[in-house]
Amino acid sequence: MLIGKFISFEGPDGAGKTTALNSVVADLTPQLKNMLVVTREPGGNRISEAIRNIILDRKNTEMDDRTEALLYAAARRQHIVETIQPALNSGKLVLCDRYVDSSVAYQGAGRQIGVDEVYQMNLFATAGLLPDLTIYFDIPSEIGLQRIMTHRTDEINRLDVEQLSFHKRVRASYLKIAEQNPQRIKVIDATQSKADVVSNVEKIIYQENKEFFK
Ligand SMILES: Nc1ncnc2c1ncn2[C@@H]1O[C@H](COP(=O)(O)OP(=O)(O)O)[C@@H](O)[C@H]1O
Ligand SMILES: Cc1cn([C@H]2C[C@H](O)[C@@H](COP(=O)(O)OP(=O)(O)O)O2)c(=O)[nH]c1=O
Repeated sequence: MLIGKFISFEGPDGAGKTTALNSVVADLTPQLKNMLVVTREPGGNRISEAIRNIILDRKNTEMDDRTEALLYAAARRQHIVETIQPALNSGKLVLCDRYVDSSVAYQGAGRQIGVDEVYQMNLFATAGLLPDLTIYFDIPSEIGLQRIMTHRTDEINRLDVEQLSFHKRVRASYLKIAEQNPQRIKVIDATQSKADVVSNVEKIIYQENKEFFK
């Protein structure tokens, strides 16, 4: 039985998810201690990290779009089995940087495979496990890409170098998913200052998970 809570962080590249997640974790850890589990996709375990390296390697230019979608889903399956499900089974609060909505937005809409097909394929991979809460960081594509290009020190990956039109499709798809799932998905204006974004995220997490903050 799943007794923990599962929260995913979603958004286009450069929205500031990872930056905010790090601050939120630093703020919540003193209170939640080992009740908090923080993880990311694609990755989180040996097999999924190996798949991540294949997907994001800029040398893999010949990768077919459906291959890419299947690899993300395969990495997700292993991540659920090794990390997410055990944590939920032991009552933890799981914060996950990206999940199924990323595949629907990036592969379904960005790569134009089709959002329904990618969602259905992910239902198979996840056996229907969806987050209890999703925090979506919304940002215009131009601003997100500008942040990546000007600030980022790590190597720019295969998806970051996609064209602006790709990133616009990704954002439009996220907005549609959010509109269709208002109960699960809370939208944050990611153009705000880092401090305001973090405070918004913490407010939502607190409001929706009061049982962890008694
Ligand atoms: N609210 C913000 N305002 C301005 N710059 C930001 C903000 N949040 C993050 N950044 C910067 O934007 C870049 C991308 O942030 P990152 O957290 O890696 O985004 P993501 O994980 O969503 O792709 C980083 O250089 C980061 O310092
Ligand atoms: C999980 C997932 C990620 N992605 C993409 C989004 C990112 O461009 C990339 C992950 O790279 P990463 O460096 O983790 O980016 P970010 O910090 O923005 O999360 O993989 C997909 O296309 N589909 C997916 O299902």
